[in-house]
Amino acid sequence: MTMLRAERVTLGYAGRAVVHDVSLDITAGGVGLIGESGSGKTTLARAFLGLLTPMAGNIWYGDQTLKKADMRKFRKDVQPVFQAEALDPRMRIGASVAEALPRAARARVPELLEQVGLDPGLVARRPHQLSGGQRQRVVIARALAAGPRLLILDEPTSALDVTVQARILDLIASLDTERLLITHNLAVVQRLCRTSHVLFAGRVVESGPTRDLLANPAHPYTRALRDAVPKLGGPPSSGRAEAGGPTEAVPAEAGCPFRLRCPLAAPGCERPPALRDVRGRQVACHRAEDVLVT
Ligand SMILES: Nc1ncnc2c1ncn2[C@@H]1O[C@H](COP(=O)(O)OP(=O)(O)OP(=O)(O)O)[C@@H](O)[C@H]1O
Repeated sequence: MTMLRAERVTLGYAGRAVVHDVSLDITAGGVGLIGESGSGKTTLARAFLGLLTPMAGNIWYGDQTLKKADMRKFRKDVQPVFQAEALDPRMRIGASVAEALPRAARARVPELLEQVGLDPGLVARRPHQLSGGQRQRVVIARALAAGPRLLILDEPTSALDVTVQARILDLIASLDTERLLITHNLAVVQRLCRTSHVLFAGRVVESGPTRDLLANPAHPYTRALRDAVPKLGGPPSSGRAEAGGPTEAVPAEAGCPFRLRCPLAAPGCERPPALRDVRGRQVACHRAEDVLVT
């Protein structure tokens, strides 16, 4: 059974929706949420963590909605891994990890530090006395303290340099927990997520096996994201959508939210596209078949 599921969820702040009618399951093998800044990834993650109540729709935790669930059990099962900057700068590492453990289990601090590849001798240090990679390991150790079944990781490596990033990704891959991973970095989802969902302007525009999405995108926006990854010595992409630019929330009745940036936009794109099955994935694009062959 899927542990956590969003069912037709609309989310927003002060009555203004920024995520619209999103349904997705957190399935085994890692789930990636990809999209540019402002597309609604963190907002969706906050709803999955029970920190934001949906304006419409439900988050299901097993067979109960989060509104009705046993939140003590939920908080143990589902843990966030945010960026290392969130660590309290005044707290020693040992205390910081101990705080996340039940009182009776505080002797487990060295074991948790070892599990994330840190020398237990670092307990007396404060965050500024560690490297960025070490700090991120502390954040992961804190998240693991409760013995979670699912980690929700929001850009866990974006502040780190590439070699340190790779080692943190190895660590995350080695953990025996399910994961929802939020990133704009396609190499990261490729490594850690069997399934991915691409968000644009608060809507899912493509969902499916990560490998298929990246090898052969069916939405022009997924293709733009994929083509924006620099390839050393590769030819520049041309005649295709740019990955960057603003993603204002667009009302559904205004048609496809991507059409103003889409090189394949046609008169029919003024109709809002629904998600539909196209070759093993779900795509919200009237011209998905054309994207697949061009
Ligand atoms: N606390 C808030 N109050 C009001 N609006 C917010 C708040 N947090 C986010 N938003 C808005 O919601 C939209 C989605 O933001 P969100 O942080 O979910 O995007 P994101 O995809 O995670 O972006 P990034 O990659 O930059 O973190 C944006 O338009 C943002 O301005």
